[in-house]
Amino acid sequence: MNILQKHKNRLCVQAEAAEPHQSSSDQSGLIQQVRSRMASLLRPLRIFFPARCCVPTRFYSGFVSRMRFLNSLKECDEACVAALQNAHIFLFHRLVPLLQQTGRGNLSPVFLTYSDVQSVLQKLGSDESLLKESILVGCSDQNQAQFCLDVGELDQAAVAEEFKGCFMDLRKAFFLLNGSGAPLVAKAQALLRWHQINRFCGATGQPTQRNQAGSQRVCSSSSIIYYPKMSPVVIVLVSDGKRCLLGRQSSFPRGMYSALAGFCDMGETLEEALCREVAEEVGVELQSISYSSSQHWPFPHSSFMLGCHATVSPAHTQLNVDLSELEDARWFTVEEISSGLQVKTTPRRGDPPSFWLPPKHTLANRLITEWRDRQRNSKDSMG
Ligand SMILES: NC(=O)c1ccc[n+]([C@@H]2O[C@H](COP(=O)([O-])OP(=O)(O)OC[C@H]3O[C@@H](n4cnc5c(N)ncnc54)[C@H](O)[C@@H]3O)[C@@H](O)[C@H]2O)c1
Ligand SMILES: [Mg+2]
Repeated sequence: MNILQKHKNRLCVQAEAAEPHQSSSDQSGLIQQVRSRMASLLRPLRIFFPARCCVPTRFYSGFVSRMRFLNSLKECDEACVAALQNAHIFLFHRLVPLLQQTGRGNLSPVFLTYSDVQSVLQKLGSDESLLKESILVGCSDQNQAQFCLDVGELDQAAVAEEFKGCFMDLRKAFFLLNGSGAPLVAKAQALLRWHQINRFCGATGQPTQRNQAGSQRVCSSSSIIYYPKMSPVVIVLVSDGKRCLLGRQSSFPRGMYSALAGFCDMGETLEEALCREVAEEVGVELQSISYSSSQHWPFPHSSFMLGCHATVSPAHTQLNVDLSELEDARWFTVEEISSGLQVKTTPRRGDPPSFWLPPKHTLANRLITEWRDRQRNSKDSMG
């Protein structure tokens, strides 16, 4: 147990002891004491609680504390301004992220301090008030708030040079980003884009104002509060027990097949959307559905992908592909899938056409890998 944890635990016991038994004035005295002790303990961690904002008087696990901390920043502009001054900030230029190579050969965002960004803004002749445009994205495992900022008004090459990074289109960079970097950059880009296209109220045409965290925008004239939007998308790996069903759109890279996917219609359940999409695209009826997992997907914009496995009856596997949606759809054996999963790089122009699958980081890859593993396990258990 580290020193901070020990202090936290002691404060926790004090705060909890105060709650049920002491008079309210004793309690507020103790809470004040806890507040200032906590502030001094958290200062080295660069987490600040302004006096006006609510300070939690109980301590929880690291995860719970982080979630409550983030939530407090969304609710309190002052706390958010204070957190920004001690945060990790990563940059975009007109929605293109600033990235750098990591030791392991992949990419990560360039994390900067407030003063790093402040001094470069000054050097490049920009008003440092631009920093207030930063948007809260998350909190690291080390309790460091993470913000993103779009510096699209500055010279892109000059910013890249100052921070020894490179601005790279997210479509090209996404699969090269490290495991924690990919969802973080995707989320940041989605939030920045949402702010860019929601500057005006759809009802009144008046400008909307964001809160400091960037978790909402409000129209003061209509009082409508706008929250960042995602489009729900279903994705499904259909199996007939021995084979799985994959399709490809003409826009996919050559040779790549993926699980069937589609946007949900208004009012649909997850199950209804899955059954409709599969019926529309390949003309088969699903028998059973089981949920696997989900993913935020940045392309073309923000989608909330819900991934499922489904079965069809082996007697009803005849496909009737809607060629206006898909170029091809086929059943694949587990051996074909295993070899498709071995292909690690996108085939280059001129390479012979080969079958390959969406890379890791994609929910399609996760569903296909889960299916392959289950098929292998059931083969093994049957001897
Ligand atoms: N992460 C993954 O593993 C993975 C795998 C496959 C597909 N996807 C994503 O799933 C998404 C949906 O797949 P699809 O293209 O087969 O969908 P789809 O089959 O629903 O067809 C796309 C069409 O749906 C319509 N549409 C309805 N609502 C829409 C909305 N909110 N936004 C955009 N278009 C809408 C448009 O006409 C569009 O051309 C794509 O964005 C794709 O990038 C992700
Ligand atoms: Mg589709």
